[in-house]
Amino acid sequence: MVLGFARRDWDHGTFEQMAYEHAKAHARTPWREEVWARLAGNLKFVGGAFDDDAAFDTLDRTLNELRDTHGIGGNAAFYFSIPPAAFPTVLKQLARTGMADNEKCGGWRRVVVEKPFGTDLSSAKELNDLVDDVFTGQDVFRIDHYLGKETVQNIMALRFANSLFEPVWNSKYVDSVQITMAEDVGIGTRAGFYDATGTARDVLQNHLLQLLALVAMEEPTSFDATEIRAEKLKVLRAISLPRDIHEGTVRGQYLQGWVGGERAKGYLDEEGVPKKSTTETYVAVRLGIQNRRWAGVPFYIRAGKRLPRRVTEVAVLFKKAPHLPFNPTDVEALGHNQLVIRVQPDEGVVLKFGSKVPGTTMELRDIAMDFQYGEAFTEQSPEAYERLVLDVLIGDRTLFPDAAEVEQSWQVIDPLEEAWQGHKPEPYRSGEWGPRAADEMLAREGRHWRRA
Ligand SMILES: NC(=O)C1=CN([C@@H]2O[C@H](COP(=O)(O)OP(=O)(O)OC[C@H]3O[C@@H](n4cnc5c(N)ncnc54)[C@H](OP(=O)(O)O)[C@@H]3O)[C@@H](O)[C@H]2O)C=CC1
Ligand SMILES: O=C1O[C@H](COP(=O)(O)O)[C@@H](O)[C@H](O)[C@H]1O
Repeated sequence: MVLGFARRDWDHGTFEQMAYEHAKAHARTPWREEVWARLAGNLKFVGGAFDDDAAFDTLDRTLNELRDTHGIGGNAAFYFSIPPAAFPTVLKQLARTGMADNEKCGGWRRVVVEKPFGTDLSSAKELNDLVDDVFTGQDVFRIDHYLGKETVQNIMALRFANSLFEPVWNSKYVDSVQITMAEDVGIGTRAGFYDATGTARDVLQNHLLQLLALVAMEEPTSFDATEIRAEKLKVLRAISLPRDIHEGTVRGQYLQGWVGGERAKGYLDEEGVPKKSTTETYVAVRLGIQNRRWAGVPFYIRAGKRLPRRVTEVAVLFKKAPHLPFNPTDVEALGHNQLVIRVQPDEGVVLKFGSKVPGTTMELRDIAMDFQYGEAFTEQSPEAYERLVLDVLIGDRTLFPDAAEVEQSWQVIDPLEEAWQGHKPEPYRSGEWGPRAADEMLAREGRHWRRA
């Protein structure tokens, strides 16, 4: 059963029709009406605002009726796909009506909270306290849809199921790590949310620090939620910020330009964005990890909107060979060996290394060994949300960050936000790879961003 709640003027039929059309449009296997028919009639909608007690009483009543008439038991998961500012109000409503009470409802009651979880450390703590007052810890699922992506889960498989990578996965062999999340889209219709949030809070605090944690963590003792969360937390705790935040970070904001052959307006011209907004739509940071494995290895992370194309990847760049017994002119085209985990699109893993160019001379050039999901597997990857919603229903918390991880991630972001206060972001043209200052940041350390 799916029960929707929002202010719009919908009845059960409208909700069901909308669900039908979307399900059909996104079906990845041939559509079967007989399968849909099993769900039809089980989609209900209750209209109302979050501060409307009567509407929540109706929601409670409807849920109880469904439980009693459909024999579905008392189990229900509340999915907060709602503006983050509304979380406290809705939690209070669930507590007031008793809808969050497992015992009273005769089954489990779980809550799924969308990111961003808070806007800084203190609001995240407040929200964690509030959620804990209403739900028990094991019933809280903080969703970060990046963890539901097949390629992100594969980071753990790649590292811990093979003997090939782990021996070189440390500061002795790794020169640096680059994590890129580039989007070609702008902020769409989310000006209200985005302008109050910015790139660092929107994706660095969650998706990108989670990626970093998976790349840098130690092997968990088992594949159990508690063990994995504990290892990720250790990494998040070990993160160090640049000594001078202005030297080691770059914030940008897109100007008008061209992306994918189409004209794109500048951020300040987007509907709903204040004309003098200083919110960033691009961020690049240089982080360190203070432990034996990663001492001295920079983790460069960048994310931005209106970049040339959509790509998310993690690139581990290895140190160059200490000695090359070749003629220097023959090895000019050699870069760092690289292991690139392509999160999306073209999901897969690429290993780049030098090879002899066929011919009579010992000329060397970088080549790529390319594993692509589409070619290697006939099985289809579930959509990230598909996987995560299923995990909520079966009660598996492995792919959900816990309260401590969320709070620790804010401890990384808060000092950055504080240092950025009153500073304008650097402009970059839509369709470019961010501000020039981001290139200069790496150039100062003798490096450059990978062409993602
Ligand atoms: N969009 C994205 O790319 C991503 C979003 N998220 C997170 O997912 C969540 C949802 O995002 P998004 O869909 O963009 O959010 P929206 O702001 O569009 O809100 C989602 C829903 O909440 C309802 N709603 C809003 N205010 C009220 C109210 N006062 N009373 C009752 N219903 C209300 C709206 O319906 P109605 O107007 O009919 O009431 C709407 O259906 C957020 O927490 C966001 O941070 C996470 C990852 C990516
Ligand atoms: O969480 C968010 O993610 C989307 C990008 O998600 P993806 O799965 O397409 O990579 C981003 O556009 C949005 O701003 C952010 O809130």
